[in-house]
Amino acid sequence: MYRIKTLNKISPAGLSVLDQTRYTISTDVENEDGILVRSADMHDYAFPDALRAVARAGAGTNNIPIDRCSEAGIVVFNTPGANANAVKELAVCALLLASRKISDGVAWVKEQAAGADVEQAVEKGKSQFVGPELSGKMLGVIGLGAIGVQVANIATKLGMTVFGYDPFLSVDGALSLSRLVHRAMDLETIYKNCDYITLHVPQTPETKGMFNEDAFHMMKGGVRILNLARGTLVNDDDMLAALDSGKVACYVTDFPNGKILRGKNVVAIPHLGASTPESEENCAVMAAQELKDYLENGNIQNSVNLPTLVQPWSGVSRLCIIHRNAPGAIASITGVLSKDGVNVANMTNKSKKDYAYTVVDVDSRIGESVADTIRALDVVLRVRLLNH
Ligand SMILES: NC(=O)c1ccc[n+]([C@@H]2O[C@H](COP(=O)([O-])OP(=O)(O)OC[C@H]3O[C@@H](n4cnc5c(N)ncnc54)[C@H](O)[C@@H]3O)[C@@H](O)[C@H]2O)c1
Ligand SMILES: O=C(O)[C@H](O)COP(=O)(O)O
Repeated sequence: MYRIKTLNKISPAGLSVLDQTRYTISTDVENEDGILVRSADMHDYAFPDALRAVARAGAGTNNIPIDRCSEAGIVVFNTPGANANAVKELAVCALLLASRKISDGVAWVKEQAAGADVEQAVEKGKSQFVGPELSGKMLGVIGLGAIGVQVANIATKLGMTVFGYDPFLSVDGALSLSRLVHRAMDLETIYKNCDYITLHVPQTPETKGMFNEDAFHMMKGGVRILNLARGTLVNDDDMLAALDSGKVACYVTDFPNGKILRGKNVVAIPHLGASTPESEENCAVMAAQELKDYLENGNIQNSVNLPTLVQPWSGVSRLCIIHRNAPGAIASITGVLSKDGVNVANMTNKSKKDYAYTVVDVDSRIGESVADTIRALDVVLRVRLLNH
């Protein structure tokens, strides 16, 4: 039986991917083999010995201690693109919220409900909620991944002139991007020209606090900013000053905190980007499939810390070895096998930055003693032995 711990509510459609005869799934299972998580903060999480994989049902993995997982030989998965449509739709809503004073207007109408003549009050008071149209304005999209591409493309259909910036644009991203979207080669082009700017980058050491005083200084007066990516991308003190001075006309954020809520013209959404039944299901199913394929077959797809490696079974036993990406690592592993007289039927090795993964199918059924000898190698972080 595999033990799976859920640290957030995971869509039942995802959980049903894991056969109940082989998987125990609960919030309090101990010494778990795998974890299914959404945004729960895992930075102080003590890894049990059995833990082999963490699957994030969603895109952002900044809630997971990736380096610590890598060193412990724990594979971290996410579900790229599975919630992109939901975020794109919220981004369209956020563009309108940033422009048309809808949330202030709605709150004001509710206040009129106690009054005698609501119709009259509405017609008299509506002029305070005038806001510009999107058509004909310039939108800057920072980060052209699964979400940014969709936001950029749909904004062209709203009549906006769209500039996209992504120095690491993937081939898939480029192929999905509308030809109407202009490619900005630097952030300055976005900052200087755009009336609306929307963030769709992950939280990394490079992007943390990227919207700061220097960035606001370069932006157009009255710019409207959308942040459906992560709160930490914005320096809150600098944003509050920019809102106060009118440099930023409106800040729509899916990541409110006590400080930013005090700012004027802040529209705060309670992290609803991926909160649709469709994307919750997509993410959960994809995360559960990734976890299952890794636990049962050792295959890795959509991992943020280890390479993609899918190998069809061709032997009797399979060794799944997570190791450092270091010279001589493969030779030392195959050296153990040849010394023990084990014949390799198929073998694949892939690497990602400092880490590598080797899957070895062997013709004969081998025991844990061979795995233990490989475990003892300096370069090796984790070894699993699977039998077909
Ligand atoms: N509000 C929500 O509920 C919600 C939902 C999904 C994702 N997100 C956030 O949105 C982020 C993006 O999601 P995605 O699915 O599009 O991810 P993605 O990995 O498909 O795209 C991210 C893109 O950002 C680019 N990028 C990285 N660093 C950059 C930089 N310094 N400047 C410009 N571009 C840079 C990458 O090249 C990539 O194309 C996630 O990491 C997550 O933080 C939020
Ligand atoms: O990165 C993500 O996928 C989003 O922020 C969604 O987070 P959630 O799964 O907690 O809604």
